[in-house]
Amino acid sequence: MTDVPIVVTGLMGAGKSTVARLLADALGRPLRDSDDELLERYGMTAADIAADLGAAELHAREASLLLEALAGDPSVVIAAAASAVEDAAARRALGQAFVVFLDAPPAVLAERRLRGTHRPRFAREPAEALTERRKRRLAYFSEVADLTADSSRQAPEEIAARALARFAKMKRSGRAE
Ligand SMILES: Nc1ncnc2c1ncn2[C@@H]1O[C@H](COP(=O)(O)OP(=O)(O)OP(=O)(O)O)[C@@H](O)[C@H]1O
Ligand SMILES: O=C(O)C1=C[C@@H](O)[C@@H](O)[C@H](O)C1
Ligand SMILES: [Mg+2]
Repeated sequence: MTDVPIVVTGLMGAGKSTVARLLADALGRPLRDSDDELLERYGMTAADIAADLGAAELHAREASLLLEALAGDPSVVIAAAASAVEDAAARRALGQAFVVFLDAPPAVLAERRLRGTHRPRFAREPAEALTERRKRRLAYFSEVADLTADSSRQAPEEIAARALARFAKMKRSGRAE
């Protein structure tokens, strides 16, 4: 039987790359991180693409990368772009994956996004922009999620352990492998 891809999703700074790396290492799977793939393919960070070509183009590229990753080798762990759940085709394709949704209060995410340079700038105050995105996307994240974890309350290692246990249970019950 075929493997099931694991996808980690959530807003900017939720901990997707961190948890996806732990899952990939634990399962011996390759990691496909949207930000790395953008850089590899276009030679630009998400921040550069948003600044030079606009947010709509960035989001279209991010949704395409997720669809491509889901259509490829299923034995992967994918750190998806935060925006990808807004794409209906991407949400449909996520139905075939085991999806971990990392949630956290916008104020915590706003603080975390000060680290790193790949994240696009917000026109508005970050906590406000993240609150608006969370409100707009929460139903989508919930629709695709097989597991939801609050990354302001649990360490990445705890979240990864929960995800691995749930994934193994799902496999035993026959949905995966
Ligand atoms: N569960 C957690 N608890 C506390 N801090 C965390 C947790 N997960 C990640 N972090 C920290 O938050 C920051 C953002 O994590 P990470 O880069 O993994 O998020 P991301 O969702 O991939 O962000 P982006 O959307 O920008 O790609 C990092 O400094 C990371 O160490
Ligand atoms: O709207 C957002 O939350 C995001 C926008 C893009 O810039 C991306 O880099 C990422 O999907 C986060
Ligand atoms: Mg990341």
